[in-house]
Amino acid sequence: MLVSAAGHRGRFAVAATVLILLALAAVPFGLSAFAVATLTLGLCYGLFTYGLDLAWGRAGLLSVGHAAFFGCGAYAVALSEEHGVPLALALVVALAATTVLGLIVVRIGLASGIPDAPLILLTLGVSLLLQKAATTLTSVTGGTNGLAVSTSDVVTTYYRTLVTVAVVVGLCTWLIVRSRFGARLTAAARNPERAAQSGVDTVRVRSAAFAASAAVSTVAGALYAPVAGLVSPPVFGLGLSTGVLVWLALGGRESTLGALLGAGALTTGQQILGTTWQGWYILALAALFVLVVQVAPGGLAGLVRARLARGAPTLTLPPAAARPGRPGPAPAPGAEAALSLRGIAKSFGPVRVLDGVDLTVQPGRCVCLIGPNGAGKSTLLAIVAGQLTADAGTLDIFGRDASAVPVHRRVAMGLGRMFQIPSVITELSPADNIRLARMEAPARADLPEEYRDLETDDAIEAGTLPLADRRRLELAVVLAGAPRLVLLDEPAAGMGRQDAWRLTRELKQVAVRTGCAMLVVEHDMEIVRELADEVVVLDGGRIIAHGPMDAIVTDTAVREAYLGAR
Ligand SMILES: Nc1ncnc2c1ncn2[C@@H]1O[C@H](COP(=O)(O)OP(=O)(O)OP(=O)(O)O)[C@@H](O)[C@H]1O
Repeated sequence: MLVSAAGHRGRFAVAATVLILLALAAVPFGLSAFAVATLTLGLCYGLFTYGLDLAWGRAGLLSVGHAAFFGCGAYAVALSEEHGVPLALALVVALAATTVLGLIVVRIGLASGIPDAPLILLTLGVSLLLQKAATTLTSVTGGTNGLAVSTSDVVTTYYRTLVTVAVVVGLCTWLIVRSRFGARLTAAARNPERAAQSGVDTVRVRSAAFAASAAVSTVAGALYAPVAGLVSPPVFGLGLSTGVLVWLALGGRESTLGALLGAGALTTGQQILGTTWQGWYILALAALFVLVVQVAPGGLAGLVRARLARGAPTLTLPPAAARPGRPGPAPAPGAEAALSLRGIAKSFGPVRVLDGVDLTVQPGRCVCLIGPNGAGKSTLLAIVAGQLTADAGTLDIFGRDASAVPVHRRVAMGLGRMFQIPSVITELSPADNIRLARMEAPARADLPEEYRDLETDDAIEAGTLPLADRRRLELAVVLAGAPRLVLLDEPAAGMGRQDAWRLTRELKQVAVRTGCAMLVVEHDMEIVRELADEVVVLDGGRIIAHGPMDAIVTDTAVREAYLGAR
């Protein structure tokens, strides 16, 4: 069941899809052979564009060498015909190979944590490598001349085969995109940091989407071979890889119809105008591309969506399965610590940032971490969250060793996190943000009364909220993840005095009602005084004082280090 917020948009998409399918089914009865052949080619490219959309549109992974996968499909058909290999076997091998290749490429691309550049270079490198191989392995591939593929029934029965395959592939991926996997992918592509902090294995879901994208592109390539009649090295080339990017940008990402329309319209234009206009056609295409990127970055589909959306969020998600509500965990006497750090050390190159930090946060307690700039507070928080790994020391969360546990799994251990700049998925509604967090939560947590309005707020995008409301939403998202320990990095940063105080009071109430432990990095001493059960002072990577606020402010070492007093 889908959430109703974008119901009219969903109904429009279904109606438009049905109309297009009916039009496609009627095509062979009314059009000339040339027109049917053009549409057949457009459908192949449309499927290829749809494949790329799974990577670039849905998973946010830009590939400039997707022709590598398309070319493998085309060559599988050509090689099976040339060397007498059963077509089914050649296709299965090609699909398996491109899926694995896609997985390897995306895993390496994402490993560095640097966005875009590694994957762009890798995909480009792989496509050029395959083009080179196709050119030089003449005895197998026919070299630059390529291999001929029989085209006997392309204009008659092949069109129907293509429509059927395109519909099946489109339907399968449509179902996947609307599943829980699709919701995770949405979160991972739009805000990997928040998604991971909500329990989503972002690398895994994005890798799976990229591999699926490679497989769909391979299918498109296999369907293309008989339409083209010749498979040669340019099928792996940069021209096709960039062409499909243009089709997708024009049609609009994250839209099945956009991908098909972009590729279909431009292929038709190419077939009809390209031969007569030649260079002018390419120039007109480039101008159109620049215009669309500048005026309508969402492409044609984005324009339609914007007209239909009327302020509603761009996506809807399946509601989380109901799980039993979890009462706030009252700290049992003698219960294990929510957080226990022993001897944590961290260096960046020669700079020792943390030097043997011991720190304990008991269940239900709020510990404020203070210290001068550069003391290592954020570094310590990042180590607890799992973003950084300590060079030495132990880290236990509720009695379990978490040193080697990745960020998303720490959520299941009871960890939640608020960032210095509120981190929510800005393109989704507040309600969708909360649904996403609930999907991965280890238990169902009912939000405190004053946050319940957000659970049903599907009318706006979270990105349009003012800072204080975005912070409130982030807190609701964190609480929906049923945390037992929350990390907060300067939660009131950038807020006006009134909003900062309101948030501080809310945090205090949340701690009391849910029994959540908190580790808060904060500079504002009034907020620290209001929130902290204990204060820990870090200076030069070492803890120099630990105790109640009143004791801390009179501590000589603290005054010297932190307040600069003598
Ligand atoms: N990724 C990094 N690479 C190199 N040095 C870093 C890195 N991250 C932090 N540092 C350095 O580590 C030291 C501690 O930084 P950190 O941000 O943890 O301090 P902080 O106590 O949070 O400071 P502030 O209160 O100003 O945020 C600083 O000298 C900083 O320049």
